[in-house]
Amino acid sequence: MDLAIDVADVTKQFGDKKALQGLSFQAPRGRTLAVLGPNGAGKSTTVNILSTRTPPSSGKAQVLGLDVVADRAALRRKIAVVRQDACVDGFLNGRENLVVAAGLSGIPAAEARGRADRLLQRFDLVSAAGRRLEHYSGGMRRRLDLAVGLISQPALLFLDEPTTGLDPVSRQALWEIIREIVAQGTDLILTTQYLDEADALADDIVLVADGRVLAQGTPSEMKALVGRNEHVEIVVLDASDHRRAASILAAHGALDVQIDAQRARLTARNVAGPAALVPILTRLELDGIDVEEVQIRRPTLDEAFHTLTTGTATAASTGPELAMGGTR
Ligand SMILES: Nc1ncnc2c1ncn2[C@@H]1O[C@H](COP(=O)(O)OP(=O)(O)OP(=O)(O)O)[C@@H](O)[C@H]1O
Repeated sequence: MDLAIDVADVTKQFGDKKALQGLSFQAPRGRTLAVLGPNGAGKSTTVNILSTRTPPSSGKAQVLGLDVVADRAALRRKIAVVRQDACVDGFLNGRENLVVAAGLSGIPAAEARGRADRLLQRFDLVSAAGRRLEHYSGGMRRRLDLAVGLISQPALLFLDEPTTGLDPVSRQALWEIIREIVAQGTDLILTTQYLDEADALADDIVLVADGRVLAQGTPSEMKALVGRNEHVEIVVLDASDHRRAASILAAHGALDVQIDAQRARLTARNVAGPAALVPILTRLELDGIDVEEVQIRRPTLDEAFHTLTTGTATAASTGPELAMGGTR
């Protein structure tokens, strides 16, 4: 299979800190991959290694069939990176930034100007092209970052947290642009802290925490994986029963059992669907605890992500390792 990314047991050590602890995953060409994880998970380090900015401490990483260490120069000509610490210069105007970036990629001046104009058009930046970047809004700046990334017409583009810090409207607008870039044939690897962003943009997700892959799969596989962690809410009739009820929930595998004593309400997560409630409710009844209300709901995407990355037992040790869609 034609792989865009092939990472095998990669580690990265910064002094005492192991930023990556044996990372392995693959991504086929022609699909968008999201590397999803919380702050400090190792996403930027992964992008820095794959884009040849920094070598791995051990392990092997190939991008577009080229080794990130042995074939560094050849690989650099095929990829581009849009980083969180933008690649543009605030003292230059929009057009100048694009032309300078083109020059750095070895594109002749006349061709550079043509490409810059086409990208300004495409990213709706023509009227701002002569303005210095300090006068750009956050959304305009991100669009220019993307344009700079595309000036060398890379086969594969890395986007490191493309929408962090943007307001919801600019975020949606940037998603549209990113989808368009993909539609025009550029392979894309993006990092993000947001499951909804990975869901909106990616064909495949690699969930990373603490320098390791916790789970991988298509967005729907990932949602199915987290979807089993349903949240349950039980209101008992007599508030003095809440402690006994809480221990029954815990004994049936519920996690994070919380008691709101005033309202005689218990909440917990990790209940495997409505069927799992039957033995819980039976036990409560046998123990003489009257239940007034029961509710069960699927976690929101954010809650699910939180569960996977913090309550890592669910995914790292007991959860099934999903095969990435189309890679194996
Ligand atoms: N140059 C460095 N020197 C020392 N530690 C580093 C260095 N770069 C990264 N780290 C550490 O390695 C870990 C992974 O960092 P990394 O920036 O890759 O995470 P991230 O997932 O991109 O996080 P964020 O979303 O905050 O950017 C963190 O604990 C970070 O503090």
